[in-house]
Amino acid sequence: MGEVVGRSFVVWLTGLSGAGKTTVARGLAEALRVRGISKLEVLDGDAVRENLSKGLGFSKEDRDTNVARIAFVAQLLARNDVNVIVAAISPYAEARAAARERIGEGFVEVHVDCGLPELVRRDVKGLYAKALAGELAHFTGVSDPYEAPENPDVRVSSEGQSVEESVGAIVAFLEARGRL
Ligand SMILES: Nc1ncnc2c1ncn2[C@@H]1O[C@H](COP(=O)(O)OS(=O)(=O)O)[C@@H](OP(=O)(O)O)[C@H]1O
Ligand SMILES: Nc1ncnc2c1ncn2[C@@H]1O[C@H](COP(=O)(O)OP(=O)(O)O)[C@@H](O)[C@H]1O
Repeated sequence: MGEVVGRSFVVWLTGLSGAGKTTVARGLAEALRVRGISKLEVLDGDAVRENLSKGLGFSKEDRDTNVARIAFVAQLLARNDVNVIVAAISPYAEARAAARERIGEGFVEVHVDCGLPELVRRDVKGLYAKALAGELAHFTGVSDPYEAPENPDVRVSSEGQSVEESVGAIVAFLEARGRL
């Protein structure tokens, strides 16, 4: 499959809906641009599903297909020295492990953590209320599984940390790995 050989990285944000993946992705992109990283793409779940994965649903098979497509594109970009930030629920550990295998050393798994009570309180898109009322089948964390990473490269929490602190932790990891 051909791993990425250069110094580029793929920061892969995984976590429940509303946990803060998009918010942290944007903050991280901004922080990296300030540091002079201009070759950078963000692959966000919502945009991917409108384009690359249009028509896919939320069965395990469709989610795995979605995650595999994102990993494929991330690898294409990274091997051309474009750094990538992925923000997708990516609930299944096996699919994330396959992404890591495809991308190689530059893959950085970040768990964006947040407890269910806080997610229900935020309910940014109103989906938790629907899922809890039994009106939304296969909703991650309520009526569908989320396999939290046991050993992520970085774990951040949108309950215990500010966006800036989460971004700082990811930047520090990239520095320690010699990617920045
Ligand atoms: N059933 C169900 N389960 C989870 N999420 C749902 C569902 N239906 C719609 N949505 C919306 O889709 C967004 C998640 O898409 P992803 O591509 O990141 O999911 S996955 O990685 O393929 O599992 C997710 O966006 P985020 O809130 O940004 O995570 C939701 O807004
Ligand atoms: N420390 C934090 N980190 C990230 N998001 C936070 C934090 N504190 C509050 N939030 C809020 O939580 C929500 C997360 O939404 P979003 O980034 O779209 O999540 P996701 O992409 O995981 O669905 C936003 O409204 C954001 O402002």
